[in-house]
Amino acid sequence: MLRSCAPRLRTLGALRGLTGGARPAVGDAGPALLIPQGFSANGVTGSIRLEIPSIRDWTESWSKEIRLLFDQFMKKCEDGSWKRVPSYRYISPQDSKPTKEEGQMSRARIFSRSYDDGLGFEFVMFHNDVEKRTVCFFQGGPHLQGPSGLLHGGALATMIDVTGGVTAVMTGEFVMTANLNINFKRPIPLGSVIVINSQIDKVEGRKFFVSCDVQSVDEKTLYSNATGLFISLDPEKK
Ligand SMILES: CCCCCCCCCCCC(=O)SCCNC(=O)CCNC(=O)[C@H](O)C(C)(C)COP(=O)(O)OP(=O)(O)OC[C@H]1O[C@@H](n2cnc3c(N)ncnc32)[C@H](O)[C@@H]1OP(=O)(O)O
Repeated sequence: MLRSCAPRLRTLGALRGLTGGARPAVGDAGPALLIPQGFSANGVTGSIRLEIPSIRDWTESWSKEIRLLFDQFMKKCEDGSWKRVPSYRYISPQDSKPTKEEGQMSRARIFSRSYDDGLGFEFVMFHNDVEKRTVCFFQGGPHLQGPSGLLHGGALATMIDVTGGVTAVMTGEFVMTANLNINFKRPIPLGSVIVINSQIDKVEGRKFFVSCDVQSVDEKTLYSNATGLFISLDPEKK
């Protein structure tokens, strides 16, 4: 299915030097990086648009807590030890042949970036190359409710998947999630800010073994922990 994207998506490796640096000025939508070559997924050719973080992150929806964490880590980016991970928005089927499905597919959005500001997945990630780890600050909006007043487990699973996937992708390989195991230990209040720490424990060939923990900002509550297996696509398998 997605195998044909493997060699082309290796260009993701170029991302590793792209992030960090100062926050764009107010009103700056931020530059965007379109991975140059398209890829095929389910017969649709598209591209992933990666946006250098923009002022979007500073909408009213962000609590003081997540802004503070954002500022702290932007400071850490100044010496190059941490890099801010680019955002990514949507797959554009601009090269696809006209088909009945095209109309629907042209509306494709990356799931974790598909909600209006503040309603869904509000997050920012930073990556440390040396430590091979990623930290994600996540604030789940009101449309991610599960049990009343609490974050839906699937929403958390999405964020664990994305954070773990990014941790592997930042090594320069494009990966797919093969396995995720999550222990949900404590419920997460909807709208609260949580910290997802993800690291690569082991790499075996194309297999990236990643672990994650999900904590409150004060680190007093361990909400969840998880392990994941991410596999880079084999260019030999078409
Ligand atoms: C900057 C931001 C950018 C962007 C950041 C992007 C972040 C992405 C986050 C979201 C990611 C997703 O949602 S991904 C969508 C959900 N996932 C999927 O749809 C994946 C569906 N599955 C697949 O397409 C395939 O199974 C693959 C690609 C995962 C693997 O297929 P394959 O390439 O043919 O691999 P295969 O030869 O079978 O296996 C290779 C090795 O892995 C092992 N293996 C394979 N599957 C498993 C498994 N489930 N559990 C254990 N082990 C496994 C095999 O035993 C073998 O071990 P050995 O014999 O070598 O020892």
